[in-house]
Amino acid sequence: MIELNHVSKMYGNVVGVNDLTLRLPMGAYGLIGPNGSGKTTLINLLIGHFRPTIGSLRVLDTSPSSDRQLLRRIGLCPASDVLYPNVSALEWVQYQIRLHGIPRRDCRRLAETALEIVDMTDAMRRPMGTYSLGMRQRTKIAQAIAHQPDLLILDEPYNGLDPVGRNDMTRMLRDWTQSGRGLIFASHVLQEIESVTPSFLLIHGGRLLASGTAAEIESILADTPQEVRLVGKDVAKLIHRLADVDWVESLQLNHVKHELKVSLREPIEFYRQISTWIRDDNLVIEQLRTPDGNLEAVFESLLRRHRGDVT
Ligand SMILES: Nc1ncnc2c1ncn2[C@@H]1O[C@H](COP(=O)(O)OP(=O)(O)OP(=O)(O)O)[C@@H](O)[C@H]1O
Repeated sequence: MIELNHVSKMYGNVVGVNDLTLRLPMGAYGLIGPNGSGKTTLINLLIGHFRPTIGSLRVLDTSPSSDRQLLRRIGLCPASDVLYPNVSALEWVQYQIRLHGIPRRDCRRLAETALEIVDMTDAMRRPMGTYSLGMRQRTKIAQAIAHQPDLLILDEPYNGLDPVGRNDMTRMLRDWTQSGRGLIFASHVLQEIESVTPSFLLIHGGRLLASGTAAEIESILADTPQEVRLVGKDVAKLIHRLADVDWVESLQLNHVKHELKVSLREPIEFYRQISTWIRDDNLVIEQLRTPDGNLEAVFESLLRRHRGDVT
């Protein structure tokens, strides 16, 4: 679906994206990163709005900057709000489809179908000035899918939505991905991505920090330092085992809570050994708490590693 080879985009002296190399098969991907990390720049490169300063890319097997036909195969939903208060959703979506060069006679039918998919049929003839933010977001999605693209690219689709609007958006994006077409959506919020797809690209400072599923990233992290907590009446009996190995950085025992905190240099070694020790020494350990396994924790850890807080 997308192939980037050492792509960089500079704005004068400012780096927008920095040496990105990626190969993404058809599927759904969340693009996550803090403000200014390069998400919008990457999207603009994918749709051919920008040319890379260095490097090359292909989207849907063609070059975005030289093949203008590509835009017909991409549906783009930008982060900015739609501000045409006197125009109805039906008129606006039809107009957008026309811009893709679709014959006028087909536009109305395509617009109505798209607005129905986003649940806007009842309101589609009203001026957009009367819409809630959620309705305007859904209208934006309708204009992005109306010409039936192969790849949908959304910049911050959840922005400003209330919980009901968020639920609807998740449902719509899941339906889209289940149809087998491509999806890339940028977000600051990990839960939004996790609710739609397990695959994500994490960018920071214009660089690709990590890509894959949360599980794959976690397995990378299994080799980076972390702290685990063991709880149970026999935790103190593990100390002599842990004090003897060089992959443990520090141990902290809380007698009252029967809790042992272990800082690990190589967590993978710990996970290999711990169950054997517990079994061989016949210990009672009730809990083993690892760092929170969700994407938020992965993101935090990767950022710390990227900043050099963790070596
Ligand atoms: N037109 C521009 N001129 C100069 N610098 C720019 C321009 N557009 C983006 N940048 C810079 O490029 C970097 C990446 O910006 P970009 O907008 O791609 O990030 P982003 O991840 O989309 O951020 P946000 O989440 O805030 O939208 C930032 O340092 C930004 O200041």
